[in-house]
Amino acid sequence: MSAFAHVVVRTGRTAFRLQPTVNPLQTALGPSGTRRVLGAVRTYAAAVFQRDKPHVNIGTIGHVDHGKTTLTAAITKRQAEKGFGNYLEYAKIDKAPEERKRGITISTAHIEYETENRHYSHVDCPGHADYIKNMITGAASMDGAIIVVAATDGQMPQTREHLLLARQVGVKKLVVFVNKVDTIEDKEMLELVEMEMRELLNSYGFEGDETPVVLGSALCALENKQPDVGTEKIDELLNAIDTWIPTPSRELDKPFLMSVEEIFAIAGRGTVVSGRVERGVLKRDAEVEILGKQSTPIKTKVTDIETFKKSCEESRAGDNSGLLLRGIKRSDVRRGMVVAKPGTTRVHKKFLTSLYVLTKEEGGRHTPFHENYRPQLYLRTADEPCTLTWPEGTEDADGKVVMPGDNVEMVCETFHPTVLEEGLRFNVREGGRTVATGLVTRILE
Ligand SMILES: Nc1nc2c(ncn2[C@@H]2O[C@H](COP(=O)(O)OP(=O)(O)OP(=O)(O)O)[C@@H](O)[C@H]2O)c(=O)[nH]1
Ligand SMILES: [Mg+2]
Repeated sequence: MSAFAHVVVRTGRTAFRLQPTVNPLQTALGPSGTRRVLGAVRTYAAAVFQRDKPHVNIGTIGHVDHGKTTLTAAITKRQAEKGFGNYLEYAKIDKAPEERKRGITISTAHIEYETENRHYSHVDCPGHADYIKNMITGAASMDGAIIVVAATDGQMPQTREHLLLARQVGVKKLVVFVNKVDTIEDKEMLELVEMEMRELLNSYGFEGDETPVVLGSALCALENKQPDVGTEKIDELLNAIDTWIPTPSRELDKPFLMSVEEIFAIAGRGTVVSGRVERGVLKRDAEVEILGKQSTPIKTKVTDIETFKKSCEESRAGDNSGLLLRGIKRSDVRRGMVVAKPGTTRVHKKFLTSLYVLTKEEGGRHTPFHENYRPQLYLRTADEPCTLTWPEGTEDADGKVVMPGDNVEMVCETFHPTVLEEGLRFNVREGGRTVATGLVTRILE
């Protein structure tokens, strides 16, 4: 039985429904019977999360209307036919108007399916702005991605922007899906799109020559038409993802840390925080600290864990988990705070950073900035105002400016105490655009 089943809650930031995935047979039989039934009949919606395949986080990225959601729906349809997932219709993934009306929607859909070899969590966002936000805050942290490009348009501004972002957030391997080939007669045109994509990947630091490029039609696959460009290409794509995107090595032996993405109040049970586990393993009933936004940590205990909407004994690096916290009010926790093993990390306010300031062409500022610049820092899931100044002893600090395209070392001070570590990456945003990416090089305070 799903630990936090059948609950619809509205929270301050987003509204969310924790969906029960309960199969009546399983409920009747209980957890031990469930396993026996699962052995005999392939039932996908297991109430208990089965950790029998390596888990990989992926997602669809690319320009508006190039077919990301159609492709996502087509993948779930194909894998459902093979008993590897549940078919999710286009409308369910995308706008979900019914749910929107009732205010039950999330900006990132975590969709789940399997292949022979792996278990996937797949992210598709409803719009460009959501992609930017979710990629930067790490809500959509992907081990690899499918970049979708419509053969009818070829690469477009958001194709490039998403590639840049993918590189910045540490995505190393991509698979290209050239979509809508059902509408293209001219074979040379397709070759051109493929060639241009390989060049573009190279220019953004991906292995463009080796990257698998699959040419197909997500719509055909979804509508069961022309299997040679439809279904067969979905199989080819999944095969490419399985082989080209490596299974990430998770930091399982480090102390547990999860940055809070969303917070729910569950009637009668308490407060649940959810997010992607960055490192370590957490067992049910473990003591934890919640850090950030304030100088002293909050001490509590995790009394239940859900991973992929299924109750489980433990939560591990790479999982998307919900943690039920004992004695914590919804208002005690905010997005961007960190749940960690007690005594293993702490908050800071000031650090030295190495910054890369994006150029105008990369979507950054058109003009230079001076010190005491006050943008927004996006670090893990935290979104924090900060001030950038020159390090002590910088010559001509008074009039010194930072130009788009510069790589500089500066001192960053956050408004609230924030959990920081040397080597951590973050993004700097201003007025809805990314203006810089940075690395924490030394903690100062
Ligand atoms: N002809 C053709 N049309 C397609 C194909 N795939 C998607 N489309 C159509 O292209 C349009 C956009 O598809 P979506 O899947 O919504 O695109 P998207 O990339 O998710 O769009 P945003 O989420 O708004 O960025 C829809 O009308 C689809 O039916 C295809 O393979 N062939
Ligand atoms: Mg879409």
